[in-house]
Amino acid sequence: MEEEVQVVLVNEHDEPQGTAGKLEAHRRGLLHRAISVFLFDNKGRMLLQRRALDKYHGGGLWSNACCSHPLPGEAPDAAAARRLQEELGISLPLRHLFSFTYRAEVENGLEEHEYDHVFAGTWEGNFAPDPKEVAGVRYVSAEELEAEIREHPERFTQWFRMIYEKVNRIREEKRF
Ligand SMILES: C=C(C)CCOP(=O)(O)OP(=O)(O)O
Ligand SMILES: [Mg+2]
Ligand SMILES: [Mn+2]
Repeated sequence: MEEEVQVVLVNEHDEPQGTAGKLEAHRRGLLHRAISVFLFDNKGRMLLQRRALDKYHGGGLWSNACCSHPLPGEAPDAAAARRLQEELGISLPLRHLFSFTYRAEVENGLEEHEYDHVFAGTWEGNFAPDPKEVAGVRYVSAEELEAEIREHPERFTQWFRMIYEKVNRIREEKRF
């Protein structure tokens, strides 16, 4: 199992309400702060990350480029930059797209209940993935992704399925 880190508990306005151990927050379904990063190549294909098989939940599932939780006192954009480096070995400018709150039962008796800050960026370079976090990465076109999610939704994380269409729409509108 992974070493215990603290997550930031928040209210529905993302105002900090204290901290809790990462596993405790997910066992008890406590609302906490999170970050999700979406990356694209220059052709507009979206990067997918396959989560390492022994992650505390969602092991082996495909998801957006990088997800995690800000540490106490750490700004969401700083957490996004830190985890891109830790999970994928990359560093790049990000833009904040939107934030949303969701609740989802995951596995191992755990529950995601997050105030999630969603970021996006463009990346064309190599990756140095941490095998403890990442089982693989690949780029997919919007059409390929749509077809794959239609045929095999169980291969993807729940939060990713909730927001990937909105992220693709914003990317097209803002042309980044
Ligand atoms: C932010 C979301 C949507 C889920 C948490 O991400 P992870 O489960 O990958 O968190 P870390 O273990 O990487 O911190
Ligand atoms: Mg992660
Ligand atoms: Mn979480």
